Amino acid sequence: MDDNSGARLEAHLTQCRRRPRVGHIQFLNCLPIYWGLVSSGAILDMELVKHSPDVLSNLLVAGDLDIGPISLVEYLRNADDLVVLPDVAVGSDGPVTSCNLVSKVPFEALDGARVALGSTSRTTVELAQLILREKYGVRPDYFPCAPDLELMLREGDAGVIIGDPALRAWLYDARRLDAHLLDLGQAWKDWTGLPMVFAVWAVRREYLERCPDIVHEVHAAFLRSRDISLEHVDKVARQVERWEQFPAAELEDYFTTLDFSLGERQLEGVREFARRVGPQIGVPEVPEIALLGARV
Ligand SMILES: C=C(O[C@@H]1C=C(C(=O)O)C=C[C@H]1O)C(=O)O
Repeated sequence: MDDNSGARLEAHLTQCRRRPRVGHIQFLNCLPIYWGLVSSGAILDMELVKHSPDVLSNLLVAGDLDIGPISLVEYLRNADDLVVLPDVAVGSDGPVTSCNLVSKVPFEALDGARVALGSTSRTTVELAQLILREKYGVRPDYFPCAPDLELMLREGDAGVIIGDPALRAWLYDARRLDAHLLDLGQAWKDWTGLPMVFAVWAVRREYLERCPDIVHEVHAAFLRSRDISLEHVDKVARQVERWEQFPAAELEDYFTTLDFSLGERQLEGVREFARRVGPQIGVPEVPEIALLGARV
């Protein structure tokens, strides 16, 4: 025992006695990462804060959450203060179905047109601007907007929308409104050949230093939960169908289309996105991605 170990133990007992404050995105896309927390009991060891991804990103950056999902663009802007939990993310390796550009006119015709940027997104809105500029050669006039497709298309010619309303647009609304739809996960894959990561799970560096055991416990609980949910994805879809506006078959497709992993290929996608989007988001250098190490 060195001189400080007593003080360290004391600090651990006082500072790590409260449950970690953990974010939970209020979209169906995250359900498979959280559903299994109930059956494993891990849910009782967290103080879950449910909100839209823009709000959760701000809370984590401000230190009002300890661990949680953060929109990739906000992670890139704040990488110095955060450590990423490996092998868990919300992304896609091809279509994502719930990160969409929906337009009344062909995408090539959007030069100078008004395009709404949904307020809940920090990453998809940047990806859409990148793709419209670099792939379609157009520079629209962008404006912020509530994430409501009908409002977006009333106030503008197109809109960028994520989460449940975007899934609804992909399944029903775009066809009903006779609109063009660009799946931005697929567009990224076509352009770069890489998976797209929309949000990562991260811990504040200072919290990790204070309470490393809790961080590893939460990380393991997420991985276990995600695996349990995907193993029982038909059951998850049927349970969700009771409360949501989507049929179980569509939900099952959605949950198995999303890519919840964060391995080497996904990290390559993250770095490529950072390289291409960096100048646009005020991050000129690709930041070093600190990953939570394995327990030894
Ligand atoms: C797949 C999705 O990924 C998301 C997209 C985000 C963004 O664009 O900032 C943030 C979190 C995720 O919810 C989705 O919203 O459906």
